[in-house]
Amino acid sequence: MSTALVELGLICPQDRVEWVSDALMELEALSVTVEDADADSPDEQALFGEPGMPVPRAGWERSIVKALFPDEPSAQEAATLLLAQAWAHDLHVQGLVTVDEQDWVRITQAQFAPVPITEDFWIVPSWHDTPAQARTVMRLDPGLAFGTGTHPTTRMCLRWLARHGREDGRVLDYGCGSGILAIATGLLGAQQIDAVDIDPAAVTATTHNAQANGVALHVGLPELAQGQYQLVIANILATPLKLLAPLLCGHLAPGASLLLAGLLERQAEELAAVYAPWLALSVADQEDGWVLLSGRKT
Ligand SMILES: C[S@@+](CC[C@H](N)C(=O)[O-])C[C@H]1O[C@@H](n2cnc3c(N)ncnc32)[C@H](O)[C@@H]1O
Repeated sequence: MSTALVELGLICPQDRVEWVSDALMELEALSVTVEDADADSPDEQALFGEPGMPVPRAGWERSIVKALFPDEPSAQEAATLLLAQAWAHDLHVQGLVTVDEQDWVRITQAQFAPVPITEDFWIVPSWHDTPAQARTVMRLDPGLAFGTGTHPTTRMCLRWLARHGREDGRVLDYGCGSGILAIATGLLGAQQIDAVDIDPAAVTATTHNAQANGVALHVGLPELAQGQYQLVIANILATPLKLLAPLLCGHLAPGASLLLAGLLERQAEELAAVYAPWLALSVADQEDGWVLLSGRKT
C-alpha cells in the first residue's frame, strides 16, 4: 500500500534559500529541494559549479524551495513557524500538494537514467533494466560521494579507460568519490586496484559500490596508496592536482600512464607545465569546457 506525503512549496529570494532550506530541515522536513522559479521561461538561469565543489550560489534569483512532510498538519505547522520569522516576510507559500510516495520515488529515480560511456559500456542505476546493447555494466546509484557518470570529467575518464582496455598492472584511483573509475577498471579486467579519498564518506561509498558490482578493491584514505602503479587516475581539481604532482608522479612505475581530470580548458597548459619535470601530458579528450590530460612515464 502506498502512503501520501505533503509537499510545501515556497517562493524564496536567492539570499534566503540556504536559511529557508536549513530551517525546513530543522522543522523536520523529510527532504528539501530547490528549483528555479523561472524554469522554462525566458528568465531561466543555469547554475554551474566545478566538480566536487559547491555551486557558486545556493539558489536562483527566484527559487522554489520544496519540502516534503509526512502529513498536512506538519507541513502547515512548518509554514506557519517559518513565516513568523522576521527574515521571512517576503517569502510566499506556493501551496501544499499531496504526493503519492510511490510517485515521489519514481520522479526522483527518473532523473537518473542509464549513462552510455561507449556503445557497449553503460552505468545503470539499480532500478533500471540493462540496455540491450550493454556488454559491460556498472550498477551505481546516486549517493553522497561524487561520481555517477553524468559529469563530463568522469565520463571522459571512463571513455579513456574503456579505450585503454584491460590493465594488467596495479591501478591507483586517487580521489575516488563513489569509486566509479576504480570499479570501471575492475569491470574492464584489472585485478590490483587501490582507491583512495580524503573524504571518509567517499571511502564508505566506494566500498559499498565495489561490492555491489562484485569488484575487489583496496579502499581507504590517501595513505593506503603505496609503491608504484601502472595506471594512476585523479579526477580532482586544478589546484589540488598541482599540489599533488610530486606525490602522484612518485607513484608512477616506468611506462605507467597518468590520467588527470577536473581541469578547465584554460588550466590545461599550466597543469602540463607543473607535471613536465616527470612526464609530458597532453589533451586526450575534451567536453563542455573540461579537458582530460594523459601522459606516459618514460
Ligand atoms: C570530482 S570528485 C571525483 C570522483 C570520481 N573519481 C569521479 O571521477 O567521478 C573528486 C574527489 O576527490 C577527493 N579529493 C579532493 N582532494 C583530495 C586529496 N587531496 N586527496 C585525495 N582525495 C581528494 C574528493 O573528496 C572527491 O571525492
